[in-house]
Amino acid sequence: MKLLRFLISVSWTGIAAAVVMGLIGGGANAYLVTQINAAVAPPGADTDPSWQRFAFTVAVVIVTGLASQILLIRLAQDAIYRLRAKLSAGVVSAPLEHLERLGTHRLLATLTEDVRSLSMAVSAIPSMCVDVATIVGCLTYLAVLSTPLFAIQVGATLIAIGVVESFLKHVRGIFRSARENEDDLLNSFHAVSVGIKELKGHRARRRDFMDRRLLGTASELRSKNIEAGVKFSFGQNIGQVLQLATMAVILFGVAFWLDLPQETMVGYVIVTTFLAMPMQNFMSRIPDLLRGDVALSKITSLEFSMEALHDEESLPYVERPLASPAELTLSGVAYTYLTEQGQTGPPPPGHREPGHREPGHPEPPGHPERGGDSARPDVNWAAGGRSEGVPDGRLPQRPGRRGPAGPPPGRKGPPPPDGRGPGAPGPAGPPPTGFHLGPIDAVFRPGEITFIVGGNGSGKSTLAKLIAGLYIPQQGTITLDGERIDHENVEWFRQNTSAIFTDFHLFDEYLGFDRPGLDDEVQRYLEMLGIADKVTVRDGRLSTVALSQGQRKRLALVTAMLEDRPIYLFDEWAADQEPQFRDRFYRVILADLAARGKTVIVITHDDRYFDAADTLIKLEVGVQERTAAAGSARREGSE
Ligand SMILES: Nc1ncnc2c1ncn2[C@@H]1O[C@H](COP(=O)(O)OP(=O)(O)OP(=O)(O)O)[C@@H](O)[C@H]1O
Repeated sequence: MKLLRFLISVSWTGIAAAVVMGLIGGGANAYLVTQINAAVAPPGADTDPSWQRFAFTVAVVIVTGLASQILLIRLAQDAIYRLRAKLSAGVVSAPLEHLERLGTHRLLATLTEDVRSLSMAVSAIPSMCVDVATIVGCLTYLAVLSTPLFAIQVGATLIAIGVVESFLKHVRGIFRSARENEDDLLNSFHAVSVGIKELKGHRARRRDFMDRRLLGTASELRSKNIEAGVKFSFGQNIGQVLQLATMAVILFGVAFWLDLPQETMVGYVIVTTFLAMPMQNFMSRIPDLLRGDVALSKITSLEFSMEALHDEESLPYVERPLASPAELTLSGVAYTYLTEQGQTGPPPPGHREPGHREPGHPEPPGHPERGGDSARPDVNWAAGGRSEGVPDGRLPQRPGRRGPAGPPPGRKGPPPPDGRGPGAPGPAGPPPTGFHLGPIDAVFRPGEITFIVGGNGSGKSTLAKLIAGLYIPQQGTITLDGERIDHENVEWFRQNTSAIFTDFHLFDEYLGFDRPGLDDEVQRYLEMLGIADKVTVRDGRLSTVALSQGQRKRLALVTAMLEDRPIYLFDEWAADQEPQFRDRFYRVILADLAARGKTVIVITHDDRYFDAADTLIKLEVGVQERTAAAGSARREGSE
């Protein structure tokens, strides 16, 4: 079972110690049965009851049982902790593009539901181990007591296990399918929390959403869980009936046919009565194990999807000074999104996750790293690239180096560069699967302000993510102060940009700023940005982040200022600011950053302030329409 393999992988010595303890406990339990048997044996039987032995055996049962349980509880909690740590690290280090395709609900379902199910399953294992040891011990005693009774009992138990297992196969399938419903349910819960205003304000929408989406999924989940529970109960009861039938056959048939002595029959009755409790306990824990097994499969497939294809954790990082000043150059940079139709898009429920491995399929099919035929592999900084214009989203690597996930020698690599994006039409590539941006040629200079403008969906934010190093260009190159960005230095490259995206997140604590006087510094910025009366800071922690969107953006700006990086990137930052403050942003804050030698890049629709820029880059449906010198006001100011 995967669960046991998982536990053994955490600490086989711990498991071995717990099993040894459990076995001693089980053996002692069985010995206890012999002692009880001796005490109640009919007069004249060859027995030697002793309360001292009884008390000693009870002590052994208690001590070994406790030791085994404590060992397994520690092991189980350790395993869950490691799993949580590994999963979270996997999410943090997975490429943004991949996480966006997976979707928040899928990640959350695994991080919460699957880890919870697994933790319940793992917590059930300690007592199950003691139960198994007791069952084995009791059966061993039965073998000593009477070989025919042992053979009949074991035969009947095996038949019962076979029957229960045939039911469990169905139950396992139902749990798997129910798990897919949990993804959908979490998606609906997410929609409830973020779309509550839209739901409250529209009665028909709310009813439709509740009935069809949320409650529809919840009721499907309920039906599946009931079906699984009922099937399991049937299996369990049939197993119990078989056991009782066996007992009846032995008591009313076999005992007479074989003329078994009363002493043996008393022993048999005591053993079977003693067995009932661990048997029942064991059976009742099986659904937890099945759910845990399904959860572990989900967790493993998510891990594979993040690890096998994208291990950004392996990106090299050498502590060195940031670029100063920073001149950023994009040459022929292009990027194409893959959609659900693309082979690496997030799969529909029940579909195999990217990187998921089925038994007998050690390598995910369709992954060009491994000679597959997908439209384009998931981007992978860690894999590295080879030459300029590599259409698989990997950056060029330095000679002689290849990332850990790179294609092994002799393996088929991605299709050769053909000057088109991976989604571009043509004989060498698959049909376009999503929005295509580029090629983009631009130079962002220190002390200059560049505005990126264009209609909705023209690719401005996509370009911003490329500039920040969060997406990898599938064609072209990015250089910072003449240094080409590749697998070796992308982690360092990312540290050069302070970006505020439209979907930014505010942490209520200044994480990663270990310097004295931070509170005073923050306080100054809060006052400068006019929010000192709304929020305070103490020991690097903000009093609140529950503010208006414009105020939250100002708080994000505080963080960006504290970062003091050479490149500043704002994605429609001013959109939610009041006119006065918007003016201050374009006329004072940006100019101030430029005056400090920062490379300033601003995505904006505010054409009233286009003159505040030195350069305008205009995008039209992913195509760079023109790059123009702008900012007469700024040029005049600087002359
Ligand atoms: N994660 C994604 N996966 C697939 N397609 C995406 C993704 N993000 C954006 N797109 C698509 O890429 C295109 C460009 O989006 P982008 O957000 O870059 O535009 P934008 O110019 O910033 O738009 P806006 O001005 O509305 O913010 C859109 O058509 C969008 O549907």
